[in-house]
Amino acid sequence: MADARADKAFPVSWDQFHRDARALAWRLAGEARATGGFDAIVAITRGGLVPAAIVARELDIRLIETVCVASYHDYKTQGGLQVLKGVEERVAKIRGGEGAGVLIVDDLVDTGGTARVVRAMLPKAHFATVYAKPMGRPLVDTFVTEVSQDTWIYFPWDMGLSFQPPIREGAPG
Ligand SMILES: O=P(O)(O)OC[C@H]1O[C@H](OP(=O)(O)OP(=O)(O)O)[C@H](O)[C@@H]1O
Ligand SMILES: Nc1nc2[nH]cnc2c(=O)[nH]1
Ligand SMILES: [Mg+2]
Repeated sequence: MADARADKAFPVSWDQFHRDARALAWRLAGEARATGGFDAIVAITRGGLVPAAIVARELDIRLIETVCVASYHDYKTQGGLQVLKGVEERVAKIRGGEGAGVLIVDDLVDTGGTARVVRAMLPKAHFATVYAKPMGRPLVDTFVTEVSQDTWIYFPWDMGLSFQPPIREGAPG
């Protein structure tokens, strides 16, 4: 759920994220073998920058571009979707255009709103995310882990270490 009703928590550590992004790269390596490889990655900022770096390293892709989209302006609250920067012309022209040979990477799909807008820019591109929720899943070609729609994913770059009170203090009765 893309709002405050997302009440289950799925916290992801750096280790876990690295493992999951590598698992995505393994799947994409298979896809690349079957379809002639990827000439470039388009990372959807900002969340897509982190998995894009890991996938680029694993698949040895050196041409990296961005599409800059903002939709969640406050924590758990989806505002109007803004495209701050579209696709660079050079990437849009690869293999005749429309995204052929291009890999789009984001950290997750939730409602699918962001994916829908970016897919429209590069309809022939391969769209990959690390995590997917059911509403957005049909828009993704390759992902690693599905979580329920009412789960909020907490990424390591949004979290810090903090003191946890002993379980007994918060336990009922
Ligand atoms: O499927 P949707 O409902 O569109 O949600 C998914 C998008 O939301 C988050 O980005 P956000 O807009 O929060 O910006 P950020 O990547 O800069 O954190 C996430 O990184 C995805 O890009
Ligand atoms: N961090 C984070 N950003 C999101 N944007 C849309 N859904 C989510 C989510 O579950 N976690
Ligand atoms: Mg994002």
